Amino acid sequence: MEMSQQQSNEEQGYIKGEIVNTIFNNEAEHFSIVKIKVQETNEDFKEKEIVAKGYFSNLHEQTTYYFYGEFERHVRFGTQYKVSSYKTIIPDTKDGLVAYLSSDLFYGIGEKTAERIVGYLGETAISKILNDSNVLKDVPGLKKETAERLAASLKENQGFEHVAVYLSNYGVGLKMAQNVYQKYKEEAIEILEKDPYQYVFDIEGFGFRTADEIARQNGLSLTHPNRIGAGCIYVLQRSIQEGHVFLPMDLCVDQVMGLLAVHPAEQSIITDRLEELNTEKKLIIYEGNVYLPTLYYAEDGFASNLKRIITKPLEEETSLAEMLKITGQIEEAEVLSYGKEQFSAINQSLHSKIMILTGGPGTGKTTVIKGILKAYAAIHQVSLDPKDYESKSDYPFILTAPTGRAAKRLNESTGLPALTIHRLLGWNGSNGFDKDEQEQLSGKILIVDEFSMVDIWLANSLFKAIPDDMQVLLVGDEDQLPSVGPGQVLSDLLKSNLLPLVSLSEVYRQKEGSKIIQLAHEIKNDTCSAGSLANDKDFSFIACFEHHMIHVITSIYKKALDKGLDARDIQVLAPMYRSQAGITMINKELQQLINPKTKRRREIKFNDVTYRVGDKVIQLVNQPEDGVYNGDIGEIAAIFKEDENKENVEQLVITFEDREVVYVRKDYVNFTHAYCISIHKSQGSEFPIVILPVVSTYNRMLRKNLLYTAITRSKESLIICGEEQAFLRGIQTKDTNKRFTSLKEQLTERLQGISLTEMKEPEEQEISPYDFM
Ligand SMILES: Nc1ncnc2c1ncn2[C@@H]1O[C@H](COP(=O)(O)OP(=O)(O)OP(=O)(O)O)[C@@H](O)[C@H]1O
Repeated sequence: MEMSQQQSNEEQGYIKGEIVNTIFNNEAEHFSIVKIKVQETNEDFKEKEIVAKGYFSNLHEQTTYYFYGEFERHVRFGTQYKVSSYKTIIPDTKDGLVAYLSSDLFYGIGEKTAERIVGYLGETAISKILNDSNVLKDVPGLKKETAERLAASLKENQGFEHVAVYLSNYGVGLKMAQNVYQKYKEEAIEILEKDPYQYVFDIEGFGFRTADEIARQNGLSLTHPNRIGAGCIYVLQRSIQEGHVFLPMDLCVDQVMGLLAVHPAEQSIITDRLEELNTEKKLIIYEGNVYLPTLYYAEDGFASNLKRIITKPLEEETSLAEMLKITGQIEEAEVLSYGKEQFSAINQSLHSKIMILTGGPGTGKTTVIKGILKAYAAIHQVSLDPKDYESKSDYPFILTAPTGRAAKRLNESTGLPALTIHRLLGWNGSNGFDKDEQEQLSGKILIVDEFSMVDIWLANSLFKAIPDDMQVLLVGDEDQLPSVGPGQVLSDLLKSNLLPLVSLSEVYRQKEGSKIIQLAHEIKNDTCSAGSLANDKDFSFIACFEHHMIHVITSIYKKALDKGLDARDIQVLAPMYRSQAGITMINKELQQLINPKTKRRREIKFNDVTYRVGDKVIQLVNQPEDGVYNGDIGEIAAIFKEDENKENVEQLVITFEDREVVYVRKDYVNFTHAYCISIHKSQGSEFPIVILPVVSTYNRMLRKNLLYTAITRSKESLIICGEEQAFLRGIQTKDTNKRFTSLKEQLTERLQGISLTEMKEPEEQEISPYDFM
């Protein structure tokens, strides 16, 4: 497999040549474009010079390389050589070697030192040093540090090229080779030959099929334990994307058999290997279900922390009479009268260690949260104003939500500080959270909004950090989409029927004449029909087919802008990226309408998408070090060219609500256009005006909880455009994608016999708050 120094790879096309100069270099991505003086080639190419481009590490001018690759015709730049791997040619003459060692590849070595090294070690100096760097010790007058640095740089340069050439034989490109080399350094090839599957788990984006192909070529048998083991783990990892916490044994075995094309007669190879992996603690088999350890322990940890908190009783109880008096005073101050469910929610949450509050839009969840906070403050005679506390840790109220926008909304509606869960727990990247079982949160009452979006990992991290004596209120809408990450924590808690629960069903906002809320509740209660789609003050349905969708959406936008509405208040939500009426297409057209190309506005191209200053964009991943989170929406504020900043790299600046974040090219994948965003990404956010395209080509995406989530994002106005039948079919289609989770069972097992749902409610309605006023 391995190729000797200076030998070209016969099957691959190559150009041997010296680098004349560098035309372009992006350091962050290790991407360069260079001009080469051709010395030799097996390609059909007669010119003396060629421009080559590729992902290089440490390429140097005046150095000769073998470049392996293929020609590419560029409309503007003509013929270029697209390099897929390369290696330095180490000179084999004394003069050549001296020039090579004294080049700027090796820091601190001048011509004189190079001459001494070559004089002492001869023409094979490089391979001698690579073999054993101790040979440098005897070179007269060579400082120890210089010798060490030389050996290390040689190893690094040679090492990377070696790995790149090796991987290119399997069609793995230079960019991936960089990732591999960064992770394993000189051990890369050894690991690959021993167990290529390790790459799949350690290196993001390294495909299972590629590893399998390498294994095959290295002679690993189809039933090799590494292959079967990797197949098992890979299948479990893949299942996380569908939200599963485990896979039932049979299904897991079936999927591994499918992936590895193992004959059903040999099924026992898989079941045996699963048992072994269980013994090695690489996965966990519990009651016939197969888990990745992180997920098993997340469920286990969440359940045991929940038990720990809920079984520690409240220090003092407030009498019903006292509660009625206090809520009566709040009602008077707020000029409203709590409904029966609302009063029950306030009363019960203040009498429970952990309680769940659910309800659709406009049922008064926020009103109740405010009531709880005020009632708590009145009962305990504490201030709600953070300024009245000497230190942050004395403040008794913690308000949090899984996304930045949801936290901001909670802050705006209550007037109190609210943080994302990540920020509350002090996310510090790969090391996890600052707050945990050792250093818990300080406060008396914790309110978590939008709890349906919290996955089992985050729920576990949050509950670890909750001290025994804290009261917890989990607020959510169970009809919305489940969390993007694994698990369905809210729905499992509700199914377990173990925790005190108040469901708000009476709609208050509808009384103010909102068709949006009415529609949401009709969908929730399965009573929505064609008649429900009649136009109203805040709602319209525009019938159109897929091929007219773009035109319809842009017309709505134009009209809105003509009326003087702010484009930022309008949000298009769609279920999928592809299709004529998909997110990608809608974004492209809306960008052209709202933020068109002009001479003065800078733009760059990335993966075939043009980003322009002024574009509306959405963050796709959590980037806690910069304070931006998945789902945050911002605007491109500036684009800087390489020579315009001291880092010498292209930079793109996005302004989010309260901060500016600088991105370099390798991070551009972390955002995308946001004129239209996916319904999944819109969870936890609200927008004044929502445009919702619904066509039958969205097909299997059209589900009740998806459409319900989309509709409930709109605050003032909702415009659905598309096919009525597709919409009506969608809201009748329940999500049948069952998530495999075992939280309900874990909780039942732990909390059996402990009475937690006991209600302390007024005995019917004979007494009312007014009786106490
Ligand atoms: N008991 C009540 N009497 C009168 N108005 C009420 C009552 N409860 C809630 N409202 C009003 O109904 C509207 C919706 O209430 P609120 O915002 O608390 O609901 P929500 O469930 O948080 O809604 P969403 O999830 O849509 O934000 C508000 O304008 C609120 O003032």
